[in-house]
Amino acid sequence: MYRVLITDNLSPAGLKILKETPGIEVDLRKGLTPDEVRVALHDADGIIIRSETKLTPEILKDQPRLKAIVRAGVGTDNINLPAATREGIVVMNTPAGNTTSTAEHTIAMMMALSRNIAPAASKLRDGVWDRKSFTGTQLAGKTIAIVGLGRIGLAVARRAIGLEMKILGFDPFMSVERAAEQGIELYRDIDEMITKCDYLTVHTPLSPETTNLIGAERLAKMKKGVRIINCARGGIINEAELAQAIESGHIGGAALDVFVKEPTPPDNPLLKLPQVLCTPHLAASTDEAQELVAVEAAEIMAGFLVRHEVRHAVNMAPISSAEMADMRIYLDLGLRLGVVLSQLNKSGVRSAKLTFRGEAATKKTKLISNAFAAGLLSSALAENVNIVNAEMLAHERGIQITESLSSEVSDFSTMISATVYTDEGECSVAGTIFGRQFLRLVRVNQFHLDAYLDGTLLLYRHIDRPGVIGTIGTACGQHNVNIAHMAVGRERNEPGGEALAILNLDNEPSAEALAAVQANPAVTSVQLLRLPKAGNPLPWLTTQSV
Ligand SMILES: NC(=O)c1ccc[n+]([C@@H]2O[C@H](COP(=O)([O-])OP(=O)(O)OC[C@H]3O[C@@H](n4cnc5c(N)ncnc54)[C@H](O)[C@@H]3O)[C@@H](O)[C@H]2O)c1
Ligand SMILES: O=C(O)CC[C@@H](O)C(=O)O
Repeated sequence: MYRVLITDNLSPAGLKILKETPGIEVDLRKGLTPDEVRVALHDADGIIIRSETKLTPEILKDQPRLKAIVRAGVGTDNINLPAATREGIVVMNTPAGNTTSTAEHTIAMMMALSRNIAPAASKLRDGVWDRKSFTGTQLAGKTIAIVGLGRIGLAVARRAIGLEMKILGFDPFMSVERAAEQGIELYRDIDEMITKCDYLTVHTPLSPETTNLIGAERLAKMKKGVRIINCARGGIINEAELAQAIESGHIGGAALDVFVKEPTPPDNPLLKLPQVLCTPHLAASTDEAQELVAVEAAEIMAGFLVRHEVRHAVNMAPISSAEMADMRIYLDLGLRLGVVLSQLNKSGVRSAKLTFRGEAATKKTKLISNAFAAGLLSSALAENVNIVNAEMLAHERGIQITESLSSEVSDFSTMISATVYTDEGECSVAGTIFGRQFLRLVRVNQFHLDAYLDGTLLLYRHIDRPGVIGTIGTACGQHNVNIAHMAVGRERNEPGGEALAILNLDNEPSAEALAAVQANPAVTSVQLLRLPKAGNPLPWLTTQSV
């Protein structure tokens, strides 16, 4: 059974999907302290969160069971992504489910701010009929500047056009033509744009580039009386400097749904200003958005755990279940070639090169290289190495992995060759797939052969002369070691030279059995390799079972 921990409010429709998925059990625990989340994760394969649970490096460290985090929503800034990637945990989100609700909230905030809805309603509730203090401003004919023209920014633009506003936009990843098609005048310079607007709204992620994007200097450049809206992330607009600009009378007011610290402390000066309208991170809190993101989050988690598909991942490439079905055998091959090379080479690996030939060259080779890297690092690192973190861990160790593709079909219709370059020289292997399901090791350095790529492999180099194979077979038999398959490769495929034999064994040989093989005068070296059993349940994801 896969266990999914849920620590924030999730709409019942999402819970229902998870509960009805065979093989998944739900552990719903809200209001946990950070340390309680850490402990609860020891028994979880996946966790679904919204914005309240913070997944810090301390919480994510040493969680060998945890494979996936799904954020029911857009922003993943409450998850430490480098830490999740380092621990080999896939992070996925539900990017589109709350776009409309968040855009509507942005427009609602802009309108409420312009017409003083909140203070007027509050005064009326106190019994005061005040029509003089709350004269507002009309939106039609005004100019709104939108920073960040992604899903929500564009949805806000469409609605603002309906309100007869003029739309300016700034987004380094948007073309002038595409913006113009949406009725947006795109600026390449944010500083120029902000001097021209009556309203400014931000819709970017919170990143090092967008933190304090709007601070004292830019606020000062804006027209007097501009109103500012933030329904994206606290910290994009500097809170203290915004409060000062409003108090000074330069900025006309602000509508804020998000804060640097959430819940924001009651002494946040912005909360005290009458020109500021605040909501407690409510933009996505509609029945519709919550149902959409909960259903999508549940489907993403179930798809990942049960069908091994990766949707909307923010720290690895996505794979559909159909692609996964097609790629799985290749990922397995890449992983196993990496494991073979990691065990053949005891000295430091500096770099590795993969060559994909024939059908292999048509696959998502980057993922196969990551699986190879996971296998390569598996015996060296104590931590769980998998397709998510292998590239990062290899990079941190200065190991560069390069790829080359060749559509040429050599002896096999599909083949992956892998070479590692170590302090002592280089070592290379090649593998192929028979019948779309059987993995074979078809070359070790200069020796071409055909060995199974699973379980226990006994490799011995020897002088190719009559009787050697028979004596080794007898030695194995005398020590109760059953040989499932045997492959021999000869140098230049000629008799009398050096040869490499690989025995696929049904059971682990004892030290005495290995000594008996080594005792043969024709044998020059003996080595045992341990590979995952055939059909490793998640060979692409984890090397824990190696
Ligand atoms: N308040 C809420 O409840 C709520 C709900 C949903 C989303 N959000 C937040 O809204 C924001 C936008 O969400 P989205 O779904 O539109 O994301 P998105 O990824 O579709 O769009 C983000 C846009 O920002 C642009 N961008 C990135 N860096 C930029 C920069 N330095 N300057 C200008 N543009 C930049 C990107 O190119 C992209 O087009 C996110 O921060 C998200 O977390 C908040
Ligand atoms: O979970 C929520 O309600 C907030 C979601 C929102 O911040 C998001 O980034 O999607």
